[in-house]
Amino acid sequence: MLEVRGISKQFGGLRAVNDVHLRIGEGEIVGLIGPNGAGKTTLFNCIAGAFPPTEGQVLLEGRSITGLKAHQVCRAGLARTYQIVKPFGGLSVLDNVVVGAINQTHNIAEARRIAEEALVLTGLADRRDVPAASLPLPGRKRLEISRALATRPKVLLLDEVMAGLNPSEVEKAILLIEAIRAHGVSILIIEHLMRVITAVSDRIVVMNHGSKLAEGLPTDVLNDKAVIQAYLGEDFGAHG
Ligand SMILES: Nc1ncnc2c1ncn2[C@@H]1O[C@H](COP(=O)(O)OP(=O)(O)OP(=O)(O)O)[C@@H](O)[C@H]1O
Repeated sequence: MLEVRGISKQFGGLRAVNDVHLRIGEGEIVGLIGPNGAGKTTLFNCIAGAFPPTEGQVLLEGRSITGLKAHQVCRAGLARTYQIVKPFGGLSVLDNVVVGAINQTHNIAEARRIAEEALVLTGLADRRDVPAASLPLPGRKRLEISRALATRPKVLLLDEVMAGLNPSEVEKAILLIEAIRAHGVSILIIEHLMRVITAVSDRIVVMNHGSKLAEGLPTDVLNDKAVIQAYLGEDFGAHG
């Protein structure tokens, strides 16, 4: 579904991402973890068209989307959320999501129907008429996911959608991610909460200093000595 081939990104003298390869199959959830500054968000930005990679290719369903602008990548079927959630505060929840749907259709009635469907999936349907600015943080995170879903993605990139949520909100967000996958969407998720990564991921990719440090099944990756040393810490096995 999504294939990243040898992506690198250079910022001046800093190689933020270095020759990363990864694949995500249909309906698969891949967790992307690593220390702060490892290059995870930069990799997302290269995939989603925020800026072009310095080297490498991104393929969506076998077609190159490398170097396309963000709205073109979105139209091709890849959507993302941002770490910092920025809804149009004055618009209603529904209208914020309609803005996402307009990327796929210029028929307003159709966009509204797609937006309403997304809000049902994310559990925000009963808040559709309130101003987006009035939503508390968990609601704003759901709104961000709704906007991405309204673009009808085949692949969804989630960037720390659980940050700032309390434990019961996190459990609900895990169920939401599973529900999105059940709709056939492939997901690449950056998340620091290991509870979340182990719950949702079919596979985990670990980045460190811009490069891929490890990849595999959650149980294998979380017991990998190099991963424990670089990211999880020696206490993880005992307490994680
Ligand atoms: N636009 C940019 N210009 C210059 N340097 C950048 C830019 N974006 C990121 N960097 C640098 O690239 C490196 C990787 O950053 P990145 O945000 O991708 O890491 P990350 O793994 O997502 O970290 P975190 O978990 O803290 O979000 C960092 O050293 C960062 O300072």
